[in-house]
Amino acid sequence: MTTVSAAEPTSVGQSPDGTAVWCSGLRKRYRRRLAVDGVSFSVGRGEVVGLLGPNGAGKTTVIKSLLGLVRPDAGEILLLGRPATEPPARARVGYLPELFRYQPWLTAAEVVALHVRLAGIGVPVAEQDACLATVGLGDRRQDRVGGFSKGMQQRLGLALALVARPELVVLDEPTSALDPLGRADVRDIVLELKARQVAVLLNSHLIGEVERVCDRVVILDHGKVAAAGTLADLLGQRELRLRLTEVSEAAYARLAATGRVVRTADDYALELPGDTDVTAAVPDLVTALVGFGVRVHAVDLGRISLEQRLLDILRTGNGEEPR
Ligand SMILES: Nc1ncnc2c1ncn2[C@@H]1O[C@H](COP(=O)(O)OP(=O)(O)OP(=O)(O)O)[C@@H](O)[C@H]1O
Repeated sequence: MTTVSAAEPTSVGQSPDGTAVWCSGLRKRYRRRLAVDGVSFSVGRGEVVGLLGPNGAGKTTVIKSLLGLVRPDAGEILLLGRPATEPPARARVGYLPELFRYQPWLTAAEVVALHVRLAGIGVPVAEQDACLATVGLGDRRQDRVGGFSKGMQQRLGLALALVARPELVVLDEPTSALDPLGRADVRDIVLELKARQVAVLLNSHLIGEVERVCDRVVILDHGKVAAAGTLADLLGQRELRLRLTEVSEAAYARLAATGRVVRTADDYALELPGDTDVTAAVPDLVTALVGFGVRVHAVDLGRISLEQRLLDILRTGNGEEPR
């Protein structure tokens, strides 16, 4: 398994104060199927953590266990520093479920007001309206939910997750029904939550979305944590992509001395070792190549994508070393 950050739990005794989510040894069996098998991870205050994994990996079961919607067979959970079973801990958690449906006979504003009342927290109507505006439903607040599209209902669900001033927001596939603009809105909302030190646990199949907003990811596979860490941990290896012509044998040897070379016609992808000082290595390499008479058409320094890394982990079970 990939190195897990120091904040990862091994026992309740190590729970850092004020961690938004802390769980250890979560296990859940549905009849003969072990859906979650010893999952431990944490989400710090103000941290955005992505939960990734293939269909059936156990992501929703983990989320529901955290929120008390599924009773785990084993494991310990703290939400905002308190046992998850205590109502005050859950009152500060906003949740957008994967499958959402709201009272079709109520208006959006009435659904929000009802939610606020049930949460037992006083949120002024102006703040409730501002929340509907944040999710793009400002001008639909007096419309009945029964006439809402699926994406509009998901936006309403997001408003409900945000309105009761949560300290932790759990979003299960928050953009599954949203158009590209809606997805961008959710990204902005998540970043805004992070700026306000609100912790976010995000379950999404949209890897680009996770890559853009998450500080850390936890990858589940067959109910276990297959890898976890910061994006830098998981994607640490740099890749240098070059388009070159007139590459002599000596020039090729210079490339190979810098990193493992994968060549496709005139495109050369160089996997740079983790300790490479790229600020020196890249210009040095280009100067050397030009010295060998190589024509350099393009140079692009990037990281292996999270998508590629996720596929590597899931296909090979290799969480140890980035590709
Ligand atoms: N209520 C249930 N009864 C029986 N089995 C269940 C139940 N809920 C989930 N499972 C099983 O538990 C496993 C994990 O399901 P879960 O929904 O947690 O996965 P997931 O990672 O969220 O998947 P997806 O990405 O498809 O939403 C699956 O094998 C699923 O069939």
